[in-house]
Amino acid sequence: MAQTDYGADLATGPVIEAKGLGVKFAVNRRRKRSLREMFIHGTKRDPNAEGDEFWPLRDVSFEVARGDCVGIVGKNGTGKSTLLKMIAGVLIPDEGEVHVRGKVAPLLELRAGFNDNLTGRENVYLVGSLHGMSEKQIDERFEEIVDFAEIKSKFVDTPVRHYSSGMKVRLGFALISQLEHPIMLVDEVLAVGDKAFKRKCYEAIERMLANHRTMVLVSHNEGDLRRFCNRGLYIKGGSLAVDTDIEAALAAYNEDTKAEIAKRKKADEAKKKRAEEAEKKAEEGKDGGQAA
Ligand SMILES: Nc1ncnc2c1ncn2[C@@H]1O[C@H](COP(=O)(O)OP(=O)(O)OP(=O)(O)O)[C@@H](O)[C@H]1O
Repeated sequence: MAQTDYGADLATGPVIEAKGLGVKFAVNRRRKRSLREMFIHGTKRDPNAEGDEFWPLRDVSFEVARGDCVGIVGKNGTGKSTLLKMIAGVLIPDEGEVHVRGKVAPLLELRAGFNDNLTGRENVYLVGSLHGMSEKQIDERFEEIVDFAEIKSKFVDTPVRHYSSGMKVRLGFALISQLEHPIMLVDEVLAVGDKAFKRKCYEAIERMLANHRTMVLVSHNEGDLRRFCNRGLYIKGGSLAVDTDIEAALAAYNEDTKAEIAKRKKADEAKKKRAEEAEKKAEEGKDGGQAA
């Protein structure tokens, strides 16, 4: 398939450039939303709610060259998805800046933008056009999208509220994977569907990765990371701890995980020992009382 270039800077220079990137969240309050976020989630805010602020990510700087496939690794809740959302432009950073040269295909929340009351067909046209596909392009690819998603023909014109969650996600993946945007952001979506569908997703990603497209992948699956990525960013405690090749990033992450497990085990043992000693003392006290 001919690859269209949607504006990637084919000259030298990084396609993604993050400088001192940071974002803060309010624990109990909705944050400022970008237009796309508003489209996806609505505009409601709770003006009365207040809460403490925290920075899941701060002072994150890195560059991604064209053709790189970068894996982001780190513990749960360290800000990996948040980073991807800032690159995708669905989350506005509170500090620093991110420059993205070229259009982004966001394989993030695959059901984003879907309207439950519209049919599968209508949603494909709606979400496709949101991502910049023309009606003609969608017409040409419609059958392929539906076939890839394994949506039976009787469901194509049924409102997606009657779809299973798997069907919606498959349709989302099938649609976004049709985008020819030069940058792909992928968040855990490779866990989508059964084994056969997963294999199709892998093949689709491999096809997308051909032709020097750039990918940033968030995953906890080391096999996927090793399969696709040449570079690795390890996010630790809200900042970028390691920016290197994927093997070294995974090694640093695994080493920290091992050290943390050992520390927790030691703390648990110490706690257990203290409890046993306290129990023993209490028993001795009881015995002493009885003897007196
Ligand atoms: N809209 C939001 N408002 C408030 N806090 C948020 C919001 N989105 C994410 N967070 C918090 O920010 C932190 C980072 O979340 P994020 O989803 O980016 O982590 P992650 O590294 O992708 O986690 P996981 O590996 O579990 O997917 C978490 O503490 C999360 O609870």
